[in-house]
Amino acid sequence: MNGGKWVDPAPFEGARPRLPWWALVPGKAKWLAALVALVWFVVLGVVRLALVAGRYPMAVLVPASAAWCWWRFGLSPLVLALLSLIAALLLWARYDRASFLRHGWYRLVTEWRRATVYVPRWRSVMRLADLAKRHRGREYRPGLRRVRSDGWRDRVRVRMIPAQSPEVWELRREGLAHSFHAQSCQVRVLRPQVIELDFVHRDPLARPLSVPVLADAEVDLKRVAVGRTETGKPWRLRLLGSQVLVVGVPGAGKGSVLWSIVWQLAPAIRAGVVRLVGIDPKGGMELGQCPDAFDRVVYDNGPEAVALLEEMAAEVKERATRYRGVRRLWARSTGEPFTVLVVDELADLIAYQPDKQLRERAARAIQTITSQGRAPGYAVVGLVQDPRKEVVGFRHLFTTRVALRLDEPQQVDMVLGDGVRQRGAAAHEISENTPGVAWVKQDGQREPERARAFHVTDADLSELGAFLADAEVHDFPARPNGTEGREAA
Ligand SMILES: Nc1ncnc2c1ncn2[C@@H]1O[C@H](COP(=O)(O)OP(=O)(O)OP(=O)(O)O)[C@@H](O)[C@H]1O
Repeated sequence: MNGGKWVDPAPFEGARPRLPWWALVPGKAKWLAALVALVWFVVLGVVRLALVAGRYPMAVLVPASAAWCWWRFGLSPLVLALLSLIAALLLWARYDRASFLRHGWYRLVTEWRRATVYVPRWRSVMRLADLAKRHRGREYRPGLRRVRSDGWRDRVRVRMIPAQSPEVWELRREGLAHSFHAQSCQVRVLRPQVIELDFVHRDPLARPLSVPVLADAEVDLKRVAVGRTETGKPWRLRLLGSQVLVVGVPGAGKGSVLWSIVWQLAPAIRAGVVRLVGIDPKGGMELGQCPDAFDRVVYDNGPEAVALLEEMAAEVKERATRYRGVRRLWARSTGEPFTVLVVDELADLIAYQPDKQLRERAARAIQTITSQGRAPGYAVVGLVQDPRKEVVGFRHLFTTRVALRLDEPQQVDMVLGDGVRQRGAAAHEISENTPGVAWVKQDGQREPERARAFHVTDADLSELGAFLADAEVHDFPARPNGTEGREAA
């Protein structure tokens, strides 16, 4: 009371004592409830132990086996066993380094990083980054799931809390990278409510890759190795049965993807199995660097280029008619060369060409070749700087899409398709210092791949020119007047 007026007492702020549920059960039933609770805790403890053993198999199994060995056989056999184990590991690392790293060393690194980096900091980072939420006195915290270390990056799987979206994580990538001592963090959506965070510690594609030795060898047109992926495997492009679109801002390294393809095709070009036809609207700045590789090449975006495209489209139709009912896909046994049409700046032909008629004829011919060329053995490798809709309006006809460095996130969607950026393909974040690095998406393959093309230098191009100087010549059946063609010497 205050001067005759009632004042509400301050709310009670002490923590209420929390008794276990079985203590509240009345009478003797309490002892039965206590027994049930005890069994429950034992089961929970066993499950937790099994989870720890599953998450840290090396750290649990090796000491447990050592302890058992000591108890069963004594100290000397244990020392002998450990020395044999070390010797076996050394031999493994010496003779099969890749499998040793993958199945041995990286497992150990995974357990170490999980135990020393992610588990201890997870709760506080989630709270400080505002990724954990409180509701009705209960804390909802994103769950730390599987961790996998590849040496250069850690993949951390996370179960998001209800009502959380991957965009919330996208916004906090920088902070998360700093908190877990990584250079960068990428967010990939795996399935509803589950994302994977890629904490990158060093970029395995930071150093340029030199081209392999040029030698006569069988070329597999379904798996042409044009560089290396970030996992250390060869980056293989499918040419037979596929059409390739390469997009990147100026200086992104489109030339290196193009010349890596030509470099790897060189033995087949020399053997006459593959024929290259090129259009370079930049007046030969790109394709003119190694004209010996091409059976025919036009350095223009005018009538000659369009005539060449229409000629090829007619060839595609003619070959397709002949193959109909006989074969479903080009094979070497046909005796006809597999043809690769390289168009250096596709937009110059189908978007920037001022003559509307020429523009439309070029677009029609390219669409015919890309949509019907698969079976009769025609592949288009189109390079383009600008991924706007005029250019990639028919991007669905290109079954392999390569996004080199791009300016904006929307451009990544335009090139690789919707949803691919959410799965990690951040082509707009590729550094200017790593030309030739790209995100690649092949139709039918869910996950995009990050890779770097070989660096093909001027000296390499001279070597390529010398290698192909005596290449076999394949003439078109008919050549219209005025087409600027060039035959390999
Ligand atoms: N894979 C690579 N590795 C290392 N350096 C590369 C690679 N690709 C390209 N470069 C270097 O990057 C620079 C630009 O490359 P390139 O000319 O191929 O880019 P581009 O995308 O074709 O540019 P533009 O559209 O202007 O023709 C060159 O100096 C080249 O040496």
